[in-house]
Amino acid sequence: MRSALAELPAAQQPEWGDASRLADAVAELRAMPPLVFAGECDLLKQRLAAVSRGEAFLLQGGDCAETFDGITADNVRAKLKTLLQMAVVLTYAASMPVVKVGRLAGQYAKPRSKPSETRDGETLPAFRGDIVNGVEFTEQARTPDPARMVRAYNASAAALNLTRAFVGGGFADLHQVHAWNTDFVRTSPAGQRYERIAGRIDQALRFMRAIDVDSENVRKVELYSSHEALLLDYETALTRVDSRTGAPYDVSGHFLWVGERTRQLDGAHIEFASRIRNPIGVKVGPKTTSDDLIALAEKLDPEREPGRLTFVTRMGAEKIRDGLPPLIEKAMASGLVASWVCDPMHGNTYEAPSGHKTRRFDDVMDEVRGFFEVHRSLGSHPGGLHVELTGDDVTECVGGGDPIAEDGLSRRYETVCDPRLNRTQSLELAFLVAELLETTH
Ligand SMILES: O=C[C@H](O)[C@H](O)COP(=O)(O)O
Ligand SMILES: C=C(OP(=O)(O)O)C(=O)O
Ligand SMILES: [Mn+2]
Repeated sequence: MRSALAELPAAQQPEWGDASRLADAVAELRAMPPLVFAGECDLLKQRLAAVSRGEAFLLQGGDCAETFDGITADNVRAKLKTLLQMAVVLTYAASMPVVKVGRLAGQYAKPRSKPSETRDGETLPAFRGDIVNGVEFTEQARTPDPARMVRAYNASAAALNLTRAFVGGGFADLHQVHAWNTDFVRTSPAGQRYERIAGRIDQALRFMRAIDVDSENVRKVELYSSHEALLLDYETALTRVDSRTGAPYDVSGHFLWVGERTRQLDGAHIEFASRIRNPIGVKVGPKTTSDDLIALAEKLDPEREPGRLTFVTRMGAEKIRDGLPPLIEKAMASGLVASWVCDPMHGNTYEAPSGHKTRRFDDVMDEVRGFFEVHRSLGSHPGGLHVELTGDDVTECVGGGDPIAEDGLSRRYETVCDPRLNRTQSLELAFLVAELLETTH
């Protein structure tokens, strides 16, 4: 499929240099087994169809950029734990199923604002994610290396294997996850504000226990993988024809999205996404016109298949209240069946005086509020949240109930790309959204 796309402009691709190393890596990837199965992608599509009908909520979250070194049991466990904790709070508050999707097991490729980076007079290629080059500022590390795609495949397999084991093997038990939330509320200053809502979840769980509601759903969860479909050599090498249906699926992840910088209607990324049968997303920034949106939907989902298409809006707190309504109105008038999800991260990035890329927790929350307000006023469904987060106590975003100041960012600034909400900030976001849902139901 890569060759079929070769005629089209493809933004944000590395210059690999060595053609034979590239051919070797692609051949190796082509021979690898799928990371996910097409039937799982179809099941996720069904779940997302419920989101588009207003009957479910999507929680999508994880790192901006995963790293090969980050695939440790502790790291993956902490991230999953945070996602599951958020999901319980949101399920209760929304009174609907929460579809859980990680930005994990494949989120290794990054689009950049600039192709190169200069430090102390030296200019090197920008870091494009572990799947392309290394973050270290040396010529060797920054030289794109196709063999990294095979490492990314293996790292994704390891992360997915661990994730499947965790969520299927008792770690996701609802009572256990709620106990973690109770702990957060009881023991952290930031959590205390949410005692009331945590108490109500507690009551609901006790009631379920008393009447002996126990099902697989209490002990296990479905958790799907997702990443940006950015690096076309990788994604096309992992696209396979499904033996059941004869249709192509990108088996590198369940859900793939096209980013803000690569969603050109006539570009290779949109063409690629239109050809695979996975559920797909498109990021929608403040410059998107309603005509762009309709054209994207026509190209990506001409059949209007429920669950196929998700728009992930990332307008910025200041723009969402004016920017989002015309898009939704036109989509509604055109009868689109897409889901609408809010990414409150990517429109709110700024540089702190220390030089760290950061985001204010209050801006993130304000964009989420704007998202709910707009949907409520138009009668459309605020379908979910897409966030960059980690389960660790990093200091990358400022603010929150256990506040991080701009001059405290360097204490534990570990991201290799964008600033993530830490564990406390992520849980707070879930509780604040829960409060919002309670008042707007
Ligand atoms: O998520 C990713 C970033 O927003 C994107 O890679 C751009 O980052 P940059 O402006 O640091 O290049
Ligand atoms: C690059 C990203 O987002 P966007 O395409 O919306 O800028 C991202 O999700 O990390
Ligand atoms: Mn990002």
